Amino acid sequence: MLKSVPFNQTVAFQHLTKLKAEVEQTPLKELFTADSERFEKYSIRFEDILVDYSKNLINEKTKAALIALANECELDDAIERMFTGDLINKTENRAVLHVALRNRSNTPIAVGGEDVMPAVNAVLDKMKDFSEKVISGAWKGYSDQAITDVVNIGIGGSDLGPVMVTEALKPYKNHLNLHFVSNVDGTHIAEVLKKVNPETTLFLIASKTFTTQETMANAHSARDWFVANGGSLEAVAKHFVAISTNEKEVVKFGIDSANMFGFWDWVGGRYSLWSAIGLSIVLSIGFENFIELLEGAHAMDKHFRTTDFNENIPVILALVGIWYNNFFDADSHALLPYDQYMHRFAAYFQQGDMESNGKYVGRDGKAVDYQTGPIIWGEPGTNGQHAFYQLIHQGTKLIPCDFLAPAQSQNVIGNHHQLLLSNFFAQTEALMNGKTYEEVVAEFEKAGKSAEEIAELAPFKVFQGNRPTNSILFKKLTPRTLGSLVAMYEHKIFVQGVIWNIFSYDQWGVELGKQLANKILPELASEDSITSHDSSTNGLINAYKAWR
Ligand SMILES: O=P(O)(O)OC[C@H]1O[C@@](O)(CO)[C@@H](O)[C@@H]1O
Repeated sequence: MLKSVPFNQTVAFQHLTKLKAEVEQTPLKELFTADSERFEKYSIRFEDILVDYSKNLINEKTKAALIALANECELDDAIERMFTGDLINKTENRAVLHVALRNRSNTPIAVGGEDVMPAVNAVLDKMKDFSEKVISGAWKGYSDQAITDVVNIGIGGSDLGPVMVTEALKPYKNHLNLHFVSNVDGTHIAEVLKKVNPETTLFLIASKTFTTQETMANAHSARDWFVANGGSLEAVAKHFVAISTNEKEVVKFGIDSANMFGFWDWVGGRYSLWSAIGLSIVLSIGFENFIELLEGAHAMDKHFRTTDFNENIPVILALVGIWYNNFFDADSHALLPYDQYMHRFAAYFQQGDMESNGKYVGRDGKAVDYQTGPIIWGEPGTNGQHAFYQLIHQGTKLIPCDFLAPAQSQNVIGNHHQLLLSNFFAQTEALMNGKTYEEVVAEFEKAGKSAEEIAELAPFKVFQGNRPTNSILFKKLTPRTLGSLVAMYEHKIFVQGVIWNIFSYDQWGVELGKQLANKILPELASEDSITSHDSSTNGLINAYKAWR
């Protein structure tokens, strides 16, 4: 286990605790009136991305103390250990090298003394060759027709990344129809199979382990459907490819290893969209655009690895997040993209963040006595405004929010984009400034309300304000920009895990449910009344049996 001082026993932590009182005495809007340069001082430009963190409850002293916390937690050393292939995923004895998948500089990165880049590039070449055949129509199905539909069967990191990226980059897609099946609920695959023709459909079985219950159930059902509807086991080779680290299980399923796109155990599932798991992305937007996605991530990797923490975007976002999570008792963090194409962005980082930092045991093997990973949630703007912004503005909970938006729309219709962005700008301003009682009264008086009405209604219309946000404005949602944004959040998650002194790259927490489901499954197959569990679980299972 790594040596380190527990997070909340660092000198910086004690200092920050003292600074909090000072920050609480100064309303956010006063920080702006006191310093006309605040926006310039608390924003960072990276290529075509502007990260404005000025609407946060921080000043120069708190920012310096947060950076001191990062230094006291030996963040610089941790960053280098990741980038150089150290086995930082200690509980699985693995490196964490999703950065190698997009290492467009092609500098050697060794795992176990062997440079991984030749293998990474070989898989990229195979993805390029295969995708060009499918997209061009050269790849034929069993009835000698070109592929029209691609069905990605995977779950978690083998689904969420491809879905998020193909949705976000829809303006770049080609003629192929992409479908995603993840849930083991038969509805998911049934609804997709209604839409596709076995003669012209390509199935991608995406699974790092190739043992995940949901994915294997869906893969077998897809193959059964294929054979029962005009295909054949011989024709599987033309209509099924596998994306996995587990060649043995791929071949056992009946997919030729020549139709397998491999990746490695040092790629975490939730960090795998840059790997062969991204094959559906390549088929959707083409190889060149996929490379642009990798280039954008690589550019952010270089920024993260080489930039002083004062101007380091992932480090700043991580530290500001820790400020609210650990000093202001904020339990969640909202990702609010003002771009409909990014409608799965928050969902993607629910796995990315919560499966990484949703941990209560520290690297020393002992339960921590402080908060770790936040609850990640969010919906696109402006829809969220009509759903949960009431709580964000006037609730009793502090909800730190990231607002993201493109300056350029990819669908210019009327003044829609200006309407969208006017809300994007207004929401963070409103959350910061609020509305005082005096302002409410003045509005009521202007509207001719009586003193009684004002006394009765005014309290409900006061906004406390002082609610922190980050604004991330980018020129256009291009593959490169999306790659940078995703890598930015990946590294934010890494930084927070280092400071909380937890292992961010395993996911033991997903195992118990699976184990118990495997125990219950045979009980559902029988007609017997079940008594092997607690009365609730027994009662539920037996009620199901009575109704099915
Ligand atoms: O890619 P696979 O091996 O099928 O795993 C799918 C998902 O299942 C997990 O919950 C791990 O069991 C996620 O970490 C992972 O992305």
